[in-house]
Amino acid sequence: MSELLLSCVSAGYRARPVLRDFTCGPIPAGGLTALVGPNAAGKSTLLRAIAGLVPARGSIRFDGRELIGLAPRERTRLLAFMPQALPQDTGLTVIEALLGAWRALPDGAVLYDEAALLQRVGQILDRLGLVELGMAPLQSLSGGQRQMVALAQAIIRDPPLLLLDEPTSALDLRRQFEVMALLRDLAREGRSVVVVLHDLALAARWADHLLVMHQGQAHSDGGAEAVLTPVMLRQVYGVEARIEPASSGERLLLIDGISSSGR
Ligand SMILES: Nc1ncnc2c1ncn2[C@@H]1O[C@H](COP(=O)(O)OP(=O)(O)OP(=O)(O)O)[C@@H](O)[C@H]1O
Repeated sequence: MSELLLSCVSAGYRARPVLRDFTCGPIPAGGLTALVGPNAAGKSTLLRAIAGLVPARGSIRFDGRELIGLAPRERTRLLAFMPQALPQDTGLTVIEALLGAWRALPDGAVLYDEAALLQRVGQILDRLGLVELGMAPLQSLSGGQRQMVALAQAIIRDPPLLLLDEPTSALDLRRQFEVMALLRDLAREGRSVVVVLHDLALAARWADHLLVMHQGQAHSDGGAEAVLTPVMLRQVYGVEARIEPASSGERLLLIDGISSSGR
């Protein structure tokens, strides 16, 4: 198992640098890390930089390998990225979309024969509670169902590093719980799972580690207790907030108002 190490990472888009010398503490292996922060903080850009989808400089190391400049074929073996955008209306069924995601692996076709591949698709549909939707065309699915298919596409190849951009944003409460439990299980099994979340209560409940981004930089990182503080919420989110213990032992985030300072 290997940590994800980010050091002096600069990345962005043509005329818009977003990350400038971004450095943070090690992102633990075998753990669920929540990447949080306000809109436009650079969370998606950071995930895309790790996934090799935007040009980056600096150092991004995982599993003893430098990811910047790594051949796409090698990178595809190490990681999967689930974007915010949901699968398009391509006319494919759910099963076909999963087979397509598998075949995106450079040598996907030779790693499994067709029967083994269909078995793997069946396992994933089962694990995500999607079996009944296997033959459904993507365009007939609800937003939440399509988000589950996007998650299935990301995990079908089972790489050691999973990068998931807001995987629960379209899900109902039960599905959110199920997906976060699944992601934590995947992490417990040894994978490194990095998830962009806006819901700080969800992050506090499930993540082993939080990384707070603000204006293209790492603001703080660590366990929920250390990171989710009124000071951070004021500085980063611009709100006055309290964190109260709930009877279950979890933390409740209570927003009192907009801060006159910070952000
Ligand atoms: N394709 C793009 N081209 C140019 N600028 C972009 C592009 N995508 C994002 N940006 C800009 O990069 C900055 C960071 O965006 P990013 O999507 O990484 O933030 P985020 O923290 O994921 O935000 P959100 O929580 O709103 O999804 C923003 O100012 C955004 O306008």
